[in-house]
Amino acid sequence: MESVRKVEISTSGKVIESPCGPIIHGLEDVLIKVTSISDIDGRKGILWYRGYRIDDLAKYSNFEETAYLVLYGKLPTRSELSEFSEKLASNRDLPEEIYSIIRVLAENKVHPMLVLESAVSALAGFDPKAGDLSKEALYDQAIRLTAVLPTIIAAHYRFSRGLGVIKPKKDLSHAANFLYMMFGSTPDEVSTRAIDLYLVLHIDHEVPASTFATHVAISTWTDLYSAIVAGIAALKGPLHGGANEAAMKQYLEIGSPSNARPYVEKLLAEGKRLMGVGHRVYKTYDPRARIYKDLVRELSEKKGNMTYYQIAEEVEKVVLEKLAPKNLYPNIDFWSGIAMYLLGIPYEYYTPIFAMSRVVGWSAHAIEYLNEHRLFRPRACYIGPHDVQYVPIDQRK
Ligand SMILES: CC(=O)SCCNC(=O)CCNC(=O)[C@H](O)C(C)(C)COP(=O)(O)OP(=O)(O)OC[C@H]1O[C@@H](n2cnc3c(N)ncnc32)[C@H](O)[C@@H]1OP(=O)(O)O
Ligand SMILES: O=C([O-])CC(=O)C(=O)O
Repeated sequence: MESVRKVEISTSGKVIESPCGPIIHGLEDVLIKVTSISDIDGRKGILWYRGYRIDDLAKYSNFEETAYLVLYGKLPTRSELSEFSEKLASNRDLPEEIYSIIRVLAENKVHPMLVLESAVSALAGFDPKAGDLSKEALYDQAIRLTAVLPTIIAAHYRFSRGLGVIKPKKDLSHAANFLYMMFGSTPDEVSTRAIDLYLVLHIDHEVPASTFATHVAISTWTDLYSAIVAGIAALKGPLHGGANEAAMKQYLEIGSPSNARPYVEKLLAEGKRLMGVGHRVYKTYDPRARIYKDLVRELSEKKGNMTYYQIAEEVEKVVLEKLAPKNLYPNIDFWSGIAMYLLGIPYEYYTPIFAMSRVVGWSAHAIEYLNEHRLFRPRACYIGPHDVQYVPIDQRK
C-alpha cells in the first residue's frame, strides 16, 4: 500500500513572468492543502477515493456506499450503510416554497444549473442551523444537500414541461429514485446502473475549479449551502462540468459515424477545442472514461441505438491519432452524455447530474478544510497607474 505520493509537477506548467515575479497561470500544480479524500496519478491514469481505486469502487460499490466512504473516510459496516441510506432517503423531499421557486424559474426556461444554484441558496433559509460549522451540523447538511439535489433537478424537468412534480420514493436507491422522479416509473436495472455508476465515478476529483471555489467560499466561514452554490457555479462552465453537455451537442451535430473524422479535423484546423477531451491533471486516458465507455456500449446495445457510441468511437480514433501526442485524451465527459441521452435525459440536465454526485466531494472537502482552516486570500500583480489626478465629472472631456 503506497502512502504519500509526490504530486508530479508538469513540465508544460504555464508560468507568466510579471513585474512582481512569476505567476503560475491557472494555479497549475499549486498545492493548497493536504487531503486524504482523493488522489490522482495523472500520468498513469489512476484515481483513488480514500485509498480505494476507482476501478474497484466502480465494480463493487454503489453511490450510497461510495458517498459514505468519501464523507466519513472509511467503508461503512452493514448497519452504518443502512442508517446512512435511510437518512439520505428521508431527506429527499423539499419545502413547498422551494418547489414554487423551481416552478417559476423552470416555466421561464431558466437553465437547470442556474436553478440548482438558486434552489440550494434558498434552502439555506429553511435550515435554522445553516451557518453552524460544527461537524455534526455540517454532516447533516452534507447529507441533506446530497439527498435533495436529484429532487431539484427532477422537479425542474417536470415543471419545464408542464408536468406535475413526482415526489421522491423512500424505498428506491438514490439512482433509481432520481429516474423515478424524472419519468414516473421504476427504472430497469441497466438504466439504474447507468446513473449509479455515473454518480460513483464523479463523486470527487481532488481540487478542480469547482472544488477550489467551494474551498474559497468555506474559508470565509460562510455556510455550507453557499459554499456548494460556489461549487455549482464553477462546475457549470464548458471547460469543466459543462463539457458533458457540450460533448453530446457535438455528437448530435456530427450526426453519423462517417461524418466524425471530417468534423473533428475541421474543428481542430479552425483551432477550436473538442469537448470531452483534455484534462489539467490526466496526461493519459481518464480512468473513469474507460470504465464508463464499457457501460455506454452495454447501454447502447440494450437500448438498440449504437449511433452515438459509434460516432464517439470514430471521434476517439481521431483524438488518439492527432491529440494524444499532445497528451490530450478523452476525459469522463467524452462518454457520459451518451448514456444520459440514451436514458432520454435532455442535455441541459447532464451537468446538474454531475453536481448531484460532486456535492459529496465538495462537502467532504469543505469539512476537511475547516479542520486546518485559513482564509484564502492570494495577491495580484497590479500593472496599472498610481496616484492619477481625479478630475470632477463636469471638467472631463
Ligand atoms: C470533468 C471535467 O471538468 S474534465 C474537463 C472537461 N472539459 C473539457 O472537456 C473541455 C475541453 N478541454 C479543455 O478545454 C482543456 O483540455 C482543459 C480546460 C480541460 C484543461 O486544459 P489545460 O490543462 O488548462 O490546458 P490549456 O487550456 O492550457 O491547453 C493546452 C493546449 O492544449 C490545447 N487543448 C486543450 N484541450 C483541448 C481540446 N479539448 N481540444 C483541442 N485542443 C485542446 C489548447 O488549445 C492548448 O494548445 P496551445 O498550447 O497550442 O495553446
Ligand atoms: O479534475 C478536474 O480538473 C476536473 C474534474 O472535476 C474532473 O475531471 O472530474
